[in-house]
Amino acid sequence: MISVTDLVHRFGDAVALDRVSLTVPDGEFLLLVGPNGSGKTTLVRHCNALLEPDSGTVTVDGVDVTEDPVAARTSVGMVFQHPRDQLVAATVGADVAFGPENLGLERAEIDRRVTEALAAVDLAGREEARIDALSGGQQARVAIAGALAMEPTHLVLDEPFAGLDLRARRSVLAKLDELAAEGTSVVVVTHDLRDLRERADRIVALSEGRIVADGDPETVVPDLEPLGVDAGC
Ligand SMILES: Nc1ncnc2c1ncn2[C@@H]1O[C@H](COP(=O)(O)OP(=O)(O)OP(=O)(O)O)[C@@H](O)[C@H]1O
Repeated sequence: MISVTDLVHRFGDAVALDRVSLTVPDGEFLLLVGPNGSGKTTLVRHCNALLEPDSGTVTVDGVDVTEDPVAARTSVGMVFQHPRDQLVAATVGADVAFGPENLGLERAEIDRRVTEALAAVDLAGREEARIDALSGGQQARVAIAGALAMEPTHLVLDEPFAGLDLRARRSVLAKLDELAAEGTSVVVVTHDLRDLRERADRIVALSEGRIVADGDPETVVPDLEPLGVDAGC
């Protein structure tokens, strides 16, 4: 479970998160929406202890992320908004293997994870491809595969579908469905609710650093349009 309690984050005088509280149970498929600058990225970065709260707490499976950031980064897989920044190796296979190698897993297990993760992003068999020779959308898929290969307990994806073609999008969505059904909590930050709202358990909307809507998609979708969120109706 990811638990955010009264989280405040300021950038200088600007309040990016204003006493946000949110609990994400295991196995929940949650969409985090809201206009540009509403605080979505700031909130999810706290789940990985990449930012320090001005006040409030974030715990993952009961552990305060600021006290044990390494544990937080192991149990919360993160796909960032600019996936190129997340890629570390020269080839696709080496990049996806990087995280599992750091977990100290055996080679056979690393290879299994790489194979499965690449299949999930529709890049099966592309281990030898050079990262630099990939398109932006393909690089985004490698970043998603890298997070999947960690087999984290929680998965947070910040705008993961930007630049993905329909086939890759469907493949990744199928994987996210499977993971949520198996008990992984899945948080997707998105501006595009198409084919997401029907599979989500819950939608949380932020505006100006505050949660302004929170509930099942049917209840929340009518509230989204006035916030400037395209609900894809
Ligand atoms: N490094 C930073 N320095 C100063 N201000 C920042 C920084 N990062 C974010 N902000 C500000 O914090 C607020 C929330 O930004 P955040 O990136 O969390 O929004 P968002 O909802 O993810 O937006 P988007 O939909 O555009 O990705 C914005 O007002 C933004 O300008």
